[in-house]
Amino acid sequence: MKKQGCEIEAIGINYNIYSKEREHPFKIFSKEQQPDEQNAKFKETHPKVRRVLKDVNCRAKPWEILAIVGPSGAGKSSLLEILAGKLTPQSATIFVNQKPIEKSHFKKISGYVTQKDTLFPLLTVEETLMFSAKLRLRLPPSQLSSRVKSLIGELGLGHVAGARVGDDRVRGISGGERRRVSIGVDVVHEPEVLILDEPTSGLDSTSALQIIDMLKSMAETRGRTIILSIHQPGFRIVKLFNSILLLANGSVLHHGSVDQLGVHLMLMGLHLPLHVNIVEFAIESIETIQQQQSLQQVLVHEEMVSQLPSSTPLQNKKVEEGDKFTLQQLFQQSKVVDEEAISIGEIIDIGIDLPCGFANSRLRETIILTHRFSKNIFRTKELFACRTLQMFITGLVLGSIFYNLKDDLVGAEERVGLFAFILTFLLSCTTEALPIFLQEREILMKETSCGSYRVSSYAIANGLVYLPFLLILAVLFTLPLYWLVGLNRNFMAFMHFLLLIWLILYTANSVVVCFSALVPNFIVGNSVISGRDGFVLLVLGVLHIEAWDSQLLDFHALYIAVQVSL
Ligand SMILES: Nc1ncnc2c1ncn2[C@@H]1O[C@H](COP(=O)(O)OP(=O)(O)OP(=O)(O)O)[C@@H](O)[C@H]1O
Repeated sequence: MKKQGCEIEAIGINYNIYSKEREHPFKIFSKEQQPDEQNAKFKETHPKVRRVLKDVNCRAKPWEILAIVGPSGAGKSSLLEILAGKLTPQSATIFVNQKPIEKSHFKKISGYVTQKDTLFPLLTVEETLMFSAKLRLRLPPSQLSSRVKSLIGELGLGHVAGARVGDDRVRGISGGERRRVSIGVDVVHEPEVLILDEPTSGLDSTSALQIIDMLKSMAETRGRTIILSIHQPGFRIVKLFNSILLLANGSVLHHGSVDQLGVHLMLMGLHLPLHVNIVEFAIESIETIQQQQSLQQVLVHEEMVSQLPSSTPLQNKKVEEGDKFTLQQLFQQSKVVDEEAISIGEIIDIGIDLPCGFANSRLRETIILTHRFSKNIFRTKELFACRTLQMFITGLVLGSIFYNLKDDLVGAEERVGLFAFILTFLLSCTTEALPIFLQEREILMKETSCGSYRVSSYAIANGLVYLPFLLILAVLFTLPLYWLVGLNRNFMAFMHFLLLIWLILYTANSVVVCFSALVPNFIVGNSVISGRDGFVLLVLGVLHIEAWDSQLLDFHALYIAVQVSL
C-alpha cells in the first residue's frame, strides 16, 4: 500500500525587510541646514520596506520534487527558509495534507539542508551520521547501527564511510560527497518533508546530477516531499523535477510541470531555441513573462469589475477600494476556522505521527555530546600539541625569570609581578579557542533549532570535556613554575595553587565560549576578547600598586579581583 506522505501547501506568503536609510555619518559636520536634512530625519523614523516575497503560493506533493528556480535575488532562499520555519514572514499559512500546522510541529516532520555544509570536519562519515542518529532517534544501538548502514548505502557513501568529512582546511571527502553527508544528517530521522537550499551549488554537472538523482529516488521509494532551490539546472536534472516554481523579484511567474512551463512560454510567443534548457530560457525571458502577466492581470481585473453587480457587498467594497482580492484570499478565508483551532493549541490530525519531545533524556544527550566533543578535541592534534608545549615552556621560562624568590620585601613585590604575568598569560592563551567555538556555534544552532537536543546538555558536555584537558595544561604549567620560583613547599599549598590555575584556565575558556555565542564573527570576537584582556591588565596594574602600598599580597584577593573583573 502506498504511504500517505505529506502534501505541503503555502498560501499568501508575504515577506518584507525593513531597513532604515541613514544619513552619511560625516553630514553632522556640515554647516548649513539643507532642506534635504529634514527629509533625512523623516526617513530615519520611517523605515524603508523591501518586499522580498509578494503573495507567494506554492504546493509540493509527496513522492515528488518541487524545484524553485529564478535569477539571483529572486527570493528562493527566503521562501525555503520560511517553509522550513527559520524565517517568520509578515503573512503566510502552511497546510500539511490540507490542515494548517504550527511551525514547531512542521519542524518535526521536516528536514532542512542549508546551502553551507555545517559538519564536524574531523569526524568520519559514519560517525557523523551515527551521532546524528543517536541524537534524533529513540532506538536501541543495533537498530541505530543498521539504520546508519542502510542510509550510507542509500546516499552512495559506502566507499568513504570511514573517511573524515574534512573542510576547506582539513583534507577530506569530495564536495559532492560532503553534500550527501549533509543531506544524510537531515534525513536520518526519516522526515516526511525535505527542504534543500541549493543542494548542487559548487558542484560539477556529474555530481549535481548524482545528488538530484539520489533525491529523486528518496522521493519515489519513501514517499518524501522534496522542495529544493537550484541555479542553472542541466537538461538531465530538469527532467527529474515533477514541478517547477519560477520566482522573479519575489513573485511567482510559473508553478507547474516542466511541460506546462513550455506551453506557458509558447502561449506568450516565446519559442524555445534548439539546444537551450527550458529553465534557463525562462529565466532569460523573465522581463517578457512579467510584462505579459501584468497585462493579463489588468484584463482579469477589468473582467472582475464588469461582473461587480453579481458580487457580495463586501467583495464590491474591496474591489471598489482597489484592493487586491484574489482567489488565494478567498481560499484563506475558507480556512480561517482551522487556523483558529491551532491558535488555541489544538493539535490537528494531519495523518502523520508527530514525534513528541526530545529523542533522549538529558543525561543520555550529555553522554552522546561529551563523546562527540572528546573525539573532536583529541583529533585536533595541533591544538592539543601546541597548547601542552606552550604551557610547559611558559612555565619553565617564567620559573627561570622569577627563579628562587626570597621571602623578603623585594621577593614579595616580585611575587605580585609574577602573579600578574601568570594571569595575563592564562587569559590571553585561551583566545585561540574562539574560531573553534564559532565553527561549532553554527552546528549547535542548526541542531538545537530542529530539536535534536537541549542547549543545557551541550553546555554541560562542553564543560565536562574541557575540565580534564585544562587540568593537564594546568599541571604542565604549574609543575616547573612552582618549584623553580620556590613558592611554599607545603604539598597542600601546591595543590591549592594548581587548583587556582585550573580554575583560571576554565573561567577564561568559559568567557571565550560565552563571547563566541554572543558575537557575530571572528573579527568582532577577537576585538571583544582583546578588550577584555586590556581591561584585565588595567585592573592588574591598579591592583599591583594597591597591593604593594597596603601589603595586600594574598593571592586569593588577586584571584577574586580578576574574577570580578572578568
Ligand atoms: N537580511 C536581509 N537583509 C537585506 N536584504 C535581504 C536580506 N535577506 C534577503 N534580502 C534580499 O532579499 C532578496 C532575496 O534574497 P534571497 O537570498 O532569498 O534570494 P535568492 O533567490 O536565494 O538569491 P541567490 O540565488 O543569489 O541565493 C535579495 O535581493 C536579498 O538582497
